[in-house]
Amino acid sequence: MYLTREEEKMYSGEYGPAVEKSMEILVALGDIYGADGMVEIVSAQIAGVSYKTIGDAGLEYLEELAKEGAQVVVPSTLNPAGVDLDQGPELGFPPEFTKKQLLIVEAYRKMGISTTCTCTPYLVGNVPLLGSHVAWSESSAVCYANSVLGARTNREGGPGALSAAICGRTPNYGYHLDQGRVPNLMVEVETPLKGADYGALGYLVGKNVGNGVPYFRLLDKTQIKPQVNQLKALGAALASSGAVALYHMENITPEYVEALKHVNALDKLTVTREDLNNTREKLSTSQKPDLVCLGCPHSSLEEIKEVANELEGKQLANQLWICTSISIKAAADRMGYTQTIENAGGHVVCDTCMVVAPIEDMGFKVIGVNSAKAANYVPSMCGLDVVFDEWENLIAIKKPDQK
Ligand SMILES: C[C@@](O)(CCOP(=O)(O)O)CC(=O)O
Ligand code: SF4
Repeated sequence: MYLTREEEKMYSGEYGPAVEKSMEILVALGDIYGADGMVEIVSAQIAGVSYKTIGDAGLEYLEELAKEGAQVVVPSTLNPAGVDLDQGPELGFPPEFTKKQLLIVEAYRKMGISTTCTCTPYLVGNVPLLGSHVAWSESSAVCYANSVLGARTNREGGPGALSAAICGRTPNYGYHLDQGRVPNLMVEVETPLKGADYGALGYLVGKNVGNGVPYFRLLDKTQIKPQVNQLKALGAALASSGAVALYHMENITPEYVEALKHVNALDKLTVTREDLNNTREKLSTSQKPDLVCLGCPHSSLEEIKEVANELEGKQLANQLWICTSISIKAAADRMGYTQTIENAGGHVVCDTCMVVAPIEDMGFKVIGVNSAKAANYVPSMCGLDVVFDEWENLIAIKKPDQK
């Protein structure tokens, strides 16, 4: 692949071992995927943070890189870690795990990466503009960036995104190119969507389309326009059951007009109420959750507000975590939502989630989720059962005389 003179210098070690190593990774990726050269990026989002998923080998690699003086050159944010960085002991996170986790986050911090630890960076300031190139690795965030923001990123692995952040560029192929953004499946949805339907739809379509680009047409006349929360749930599920990095939605997402030019030639998938109900049923492996865990992807302030409103003056009979970023929690604290949720017996948990936290070692057995992505991953990544439903049905409220 073609490298500029500056990139050649990076590759040959003129800027030190961290840049050299990173450039080697980018060139290797570019060669594998047939990139013609590099493209400059405006931000990075780096996965591979939880000690649960990267282990000691990951920690050593990051500490070595930090010691070699690696520094990111574009605004970069981190994916969720395995613990709440501030409330670890109170929430019962295992101490040994927490110790290792803090070392991982510290290594990233030394490299200049914001330790915001969230999978919804687009809710807290990492918001690339239409047409801009980025290197993001959290699959749900990749789907959001490409589809809703119209930014351009491949589904980077953790090391690929980190290398891109250090070098300020990424190999130019796939979703960076116009031809990578053309739809290849028309999905006509005949039924109105609400709540957890968006996740169920994403799960169903992801299974069909694999690593393709679905184009959604919402046919029901009573359909309310999906907004940020619905689109993040849809994209997360699409990216977890398939390898989707981009979808278009008619009249909603920014590149649908361009995509529309291609739809007449496409295969069509029709989705009915029955299809969605069957998918919703299949995603549950149990009943009656002992921990309800919301916020996959991490909750917005609006989502926390809805739960707080429902819990006002009530007591929960099962445990509740609402996962979010430190930034959204700060706003929830100020608004009094956190206090209301805590008064009811629940927690607003930062920096982590039901998939990357070691919840299997924390005494929980059945996890209630309203996210199809979480329903898909909790059994495989935590070995626990899940109940997939609307959050209103998952939380149990104590009767006035109940202990
Ligand atoms: C499951 C996931 O959301 C979080 C765990 O990934 P990691 O530990 O950040 O590599 C990753 C993904 O879907 O890209
Ligand atoms: S599993 Fe869900 S909550 Fe956890 S990091 Fe991934 S998208 Fe976020």
